[in-house]
Amino acid sequence: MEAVGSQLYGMKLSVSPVNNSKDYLKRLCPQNQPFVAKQTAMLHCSLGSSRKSETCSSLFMTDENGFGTRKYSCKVREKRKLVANAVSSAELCGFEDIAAEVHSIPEQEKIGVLLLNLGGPETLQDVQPFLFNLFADPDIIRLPRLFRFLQRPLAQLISVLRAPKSKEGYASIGGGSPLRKITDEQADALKKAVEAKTIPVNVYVGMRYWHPFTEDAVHQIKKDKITRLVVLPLYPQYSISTSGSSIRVLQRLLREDEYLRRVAVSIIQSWYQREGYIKSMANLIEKELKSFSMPDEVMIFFSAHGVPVSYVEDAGDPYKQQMEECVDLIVKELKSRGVKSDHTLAYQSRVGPVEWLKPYTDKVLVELGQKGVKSLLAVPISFVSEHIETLEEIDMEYKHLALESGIKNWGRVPALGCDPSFISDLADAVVEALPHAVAMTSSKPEDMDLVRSAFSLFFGSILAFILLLSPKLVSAYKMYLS
Ligand SMILES: C=CC1=C(C)c2cc3[nH]c(cc4nc(cc5[nH]c(cc1n2)c(C)c5CCC(=O)O)C(CCC(=O)O)=C4C)c(C)c3C=C
Ligand SMILES: [Fe+2]
Repeated sequence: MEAVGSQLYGMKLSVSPVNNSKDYLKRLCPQNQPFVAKQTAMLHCSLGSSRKSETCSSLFMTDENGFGTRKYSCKVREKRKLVANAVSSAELCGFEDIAAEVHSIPEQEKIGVLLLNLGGPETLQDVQPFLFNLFADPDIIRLPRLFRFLQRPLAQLISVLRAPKSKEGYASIGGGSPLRKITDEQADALKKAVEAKTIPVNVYVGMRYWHPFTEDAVHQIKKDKITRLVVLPLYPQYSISTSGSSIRVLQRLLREDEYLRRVAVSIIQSWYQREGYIKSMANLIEKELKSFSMPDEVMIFFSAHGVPVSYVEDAGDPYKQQMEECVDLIVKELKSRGVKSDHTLAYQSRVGPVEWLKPYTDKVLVELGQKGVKSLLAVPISFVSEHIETLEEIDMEYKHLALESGIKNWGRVPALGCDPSFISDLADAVVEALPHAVAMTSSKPEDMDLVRSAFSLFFGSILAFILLLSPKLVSAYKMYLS
């Protein structure tokens, strides 16, 4: 879990605590912590404070065991990917330090937790406007800068075209998304779990595409005079299209407001590698496996929501890497409990004509059936509530496809929802993040944007002038030669 004070891709990170001494890192991530991020486990990225970070190009990374710190220098583009990875893979393990820091938070502080989620249409009439909000998000349909003016007309067109199919889906699960109800229940459960640790807290829900919108939550946070805020996206793995999009909206709202700019904020970018989450997932899978007559023969089928390939390959979205790592951690936990079943990961819910992450869930299901797999347990892995893609796509479409393809025994692991061990782990994540909250920068980003725009305008005009003149220059040169 990583507590980050400011934005991810804008490089204004204050990942804490920043310290590259070997002993310190050893203490933070002792070898026996099972949830220390695998792979390169980039533990701390030392990007310093906002202004400096624009030019800084060092990351401090550690190896798998938390040892061997090295300074890593790289170009900005590469750094973005590394930062995203660092932010996602870093794990804070210094519990005593954190407990001490929490106790040092002044009593007059008013603590808030903001749960960020996607939101869903509550009635069939909501479907088209909900889809409009979704497709109008530049993190969902990523148009080149030059074509951004087309975003809203395009969103209008796509939402109208897609609405009938979506409506059918929502109609089949009772006429609307259950997301608001479930997220409210999770917020209540989380409030109780944090307060059980003697920390009074208000928990807010901010949805990206439907009510209650992030704007509403932020308005309430200000009204309640919250002074310290932990932001927790309800997506275990980070994607530009989910947590990234919600966090960007939130940061704009916080920066725009004089009061909110001074609230200390700690953003938990991703938490897929938390021990509590991994164990909670393993519990659910283990329980469901027991309902099969021959659990060892069951194929555990992790089905994640997909994203277009370009997100990962061009924009450096850490989503795929985090997803694979997450599945590895769950499987490792299951193996440690003696589970012998095979597993596979595939991506579902693709939309539109572009290439999405592969392998595709529907294709893999058919292949497994053809290969003679007889028992399959579907595990939704990218989201912690039941929603249209579990209740309709997995439970109806994919189940039908699997049975048609020769699979005889079908099972599905429920989403975590308000599972007590899961909620308790989220409460721990909140408490660990609290001491790392920092206020948004007081420098107005609009000013920076203005300078940047003026800069681009100036050099753009020169370039345009040169391009305009160049054919004349060429012909003048030709005339001179002839
Ligand atoms: C980690 C989860 C999700 C990722 C990644 C994600 C990316 C993504 N989604 C779309 C398009 C649609 N998503 C829709 C619904 C929807 N998406 C998620 C989660 C992720 N999306 C959830 C939980 C839901 C369901 C909400 C609910 O009402 O229950 C929809 C609407 C439903 C439909 O018509 O299928 C669309 C459209 C894109 C394009 C994208 C990545 C770019
Ligand atoms: Fe989606």
